[in-house]
Amino acid sequence: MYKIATLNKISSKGLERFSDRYTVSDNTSDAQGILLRSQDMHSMALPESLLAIARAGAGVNNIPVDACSKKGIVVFNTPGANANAVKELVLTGILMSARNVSSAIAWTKTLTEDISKTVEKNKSQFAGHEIKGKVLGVVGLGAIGVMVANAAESLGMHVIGYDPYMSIQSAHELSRTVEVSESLDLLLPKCDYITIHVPFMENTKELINEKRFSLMKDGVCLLNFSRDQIVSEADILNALETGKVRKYVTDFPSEKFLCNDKAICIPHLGASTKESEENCARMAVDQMMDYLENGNITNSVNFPNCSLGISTSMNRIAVLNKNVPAMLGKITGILADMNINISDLNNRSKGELAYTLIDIDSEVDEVALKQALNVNGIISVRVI
Ligand SMILES: NC(=O)c1ccc[n+]([C@@H]2O[C@H](COP(=O)([O-])OP(=O)(O)OC[C@H]3O[C@@H](n4cnc5c(N)ncnc54)[C@H](O)[C@@H]3O)[C@@H](O)[C@H]2O)c1
Ligand SMILES: O=C(O)[C@H](O)COP(=O)(O)O
Repeated sequence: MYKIATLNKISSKGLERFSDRYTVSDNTSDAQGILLRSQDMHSMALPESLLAIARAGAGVNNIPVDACSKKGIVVFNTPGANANAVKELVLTGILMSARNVSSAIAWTKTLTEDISKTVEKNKSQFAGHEIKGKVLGVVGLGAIGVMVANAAESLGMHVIGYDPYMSIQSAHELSRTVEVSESLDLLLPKCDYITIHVPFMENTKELINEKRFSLMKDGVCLLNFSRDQIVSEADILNALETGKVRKYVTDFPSEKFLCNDKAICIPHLGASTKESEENCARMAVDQMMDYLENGNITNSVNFPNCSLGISTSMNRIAVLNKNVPAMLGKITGILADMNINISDLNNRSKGELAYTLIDIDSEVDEVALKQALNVNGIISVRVI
């Protein structure tokens, strides 16, 4: 029996995929798996029993990934599963900003009498512009950035993208007519709208700062559906004050933006559609089950993808280890010393970490195996 703990509400379309070998609750003690969305896990004690964490979504900055790697906890996310939902809200944000929709609605709601006459007399204060022909800069051409770029182009915008680490898949999916910029600083001065779609990491912290604002056109509109810390709060507030930035559309409101007329604040709704929540939950649950039952890893952010398919051998050994020379030789040598015959093996690495799946056609003493494999470089050993 596997124990799964959920830290956020996860769509039933995902949870119903767990077989009767699983119990699901919000109790993390003794859990082998944790499923979550944006709940912050940084100050949470990780139970010794924990084998995997699945983030039903894209960003993993709410999870202590480095600590998990050290403890041999595999962290999954669900790449692309909520990208369409975010794309649609980004387009909404662009259009809301172009047509002054939120301030116009707020004004309309204050009207008490003679409404149609007052509307016709005063509507010109909210006249906007069309986005057709305007230039949109897309920073980060991953799952969301590519969808936003292609969709904005189809609405008549000229799109310039920037992503120094663009994947082959993104390059393949990106419309041929999207201009790709060599650097962020070359993109910024050309844009009427700039939308950010990079993960929050040490090197994207305050990526958009005073220096970057100084490169932008006066009256630019900035959209942030990625993470608040990617845009310096002090610098965006100053840019709104001076008029450098005409509108800031953010999915991550803070107190300072709520009282700012030039900020369009959305309560982190980018991924909050039925379809996206179901997609993310299904993917997260499937990845979690495949790891717990078969040891296979798909879409982990800390360990490599590695699979031996559905486990049909007598036993499967799963070894999480450091990616250092001679590890595979050490592992197979120890198995040979224990007179264990290997029927299949897969070994993959990612950065400083590696993973080895080994099918064996004999019984194995799990305690003795773990003792024998308790050598430098091995993080954890599991017999499935
Ligand atoms: N508002 C929401 O509800 C919502 C929903 C999904 C994702 N997000 C956020 O959006 C982020 C992106 O999501 P995604 O699904 O597109 O992820 P993704 O991994 O598919 O794409 C991220 C892209 O950013 C690029 N990148 C990394 N550093 C960069 C840099 N310094 N400059 C330019 N490009 C850089 C990467 O190469 C990658 O192509 C997530 O990490 C998350 O923080 C928010
Ligand atoms: O990174 C993500 O996937 C988004 O920020 C969505 O977060 P949520 O699942 O809490 O809506």
